Amino acid sequence: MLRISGLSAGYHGGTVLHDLDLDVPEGSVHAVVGHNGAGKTTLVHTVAGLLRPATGTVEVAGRDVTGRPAHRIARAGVGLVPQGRRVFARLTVAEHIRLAHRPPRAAGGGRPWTPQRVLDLLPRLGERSTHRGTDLSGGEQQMLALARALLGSPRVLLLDEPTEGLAPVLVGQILDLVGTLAGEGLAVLLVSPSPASAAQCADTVTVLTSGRVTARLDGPAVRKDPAELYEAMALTAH
Ligand SMILES: Nc1ncnc2c1ncn2[C@@H]1O[C@H](COP(=O)(O)OP(=O)(O)OP(=O)(O)O)[C@@H](O)[C@H]1O
Repeated sequence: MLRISGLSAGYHGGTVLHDLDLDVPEGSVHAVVGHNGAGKTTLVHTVAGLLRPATGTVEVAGRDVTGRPAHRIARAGVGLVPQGRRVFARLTVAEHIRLAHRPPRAAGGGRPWTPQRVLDLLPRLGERSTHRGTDLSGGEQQMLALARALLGSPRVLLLDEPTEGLAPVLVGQILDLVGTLAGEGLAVLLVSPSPASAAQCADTVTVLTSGRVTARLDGPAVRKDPAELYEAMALTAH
């Protein structure tokens, strides 16, 4: 569903991502783990069209979207949950949901995400519908950011450090949700500095080091024995 080939990208003529290949099939979670500054957000922003790649291609459902502006890539079926959630401080939960809801594309993409379907998945948001962004807990803000992305009925979901700063119990809930969404057919690309988070929900785990892929591991094998992943990350620690 998402295919990234030979992708290089950076800032001001410098290169951060080097020749990266990565696939995310429909109904699966691909986690990219790496230390701070490894290039995880750069990867997510390049896929989402917020940054133009220097080389390589990004395909969504077989369609080449390389270098397209962010709104076109969103329309092609890519939803972004940005690092730090970025919910609006003064808008209520209900207002966020109303603004984010977009009619689904005519063809493909499965059952559309209506506000009701999102609230069925995230009932906490229904209980908080009159609360403003600033009055939500970190976990609730993360759920709202997720809801906002889902309301565009994406086929590919990009999650930038979705468990950052959350209590362990909430981390588990968010990662369970990620698994549920993959079960609904979404292709999920999750980036995180946490090997534990990656191991919990990923079908495939890629280790990114200074913008290069340095290991690729099978998620279920990592869940059984995370030693190889920890070793891959420790070996590449800088
Ligand atoms: N807007 C920018 N302009 C210039 N350099 C940038 C910009 N954004 C990121 N960088 C640089 O690109 C490199 C990768 O940053 P990026 O944010 O992609 O890493 P990351 O893996 O997401 O890190 P973190 O886990 O800290 O969020 C870093 O060296 C960073 O300083």
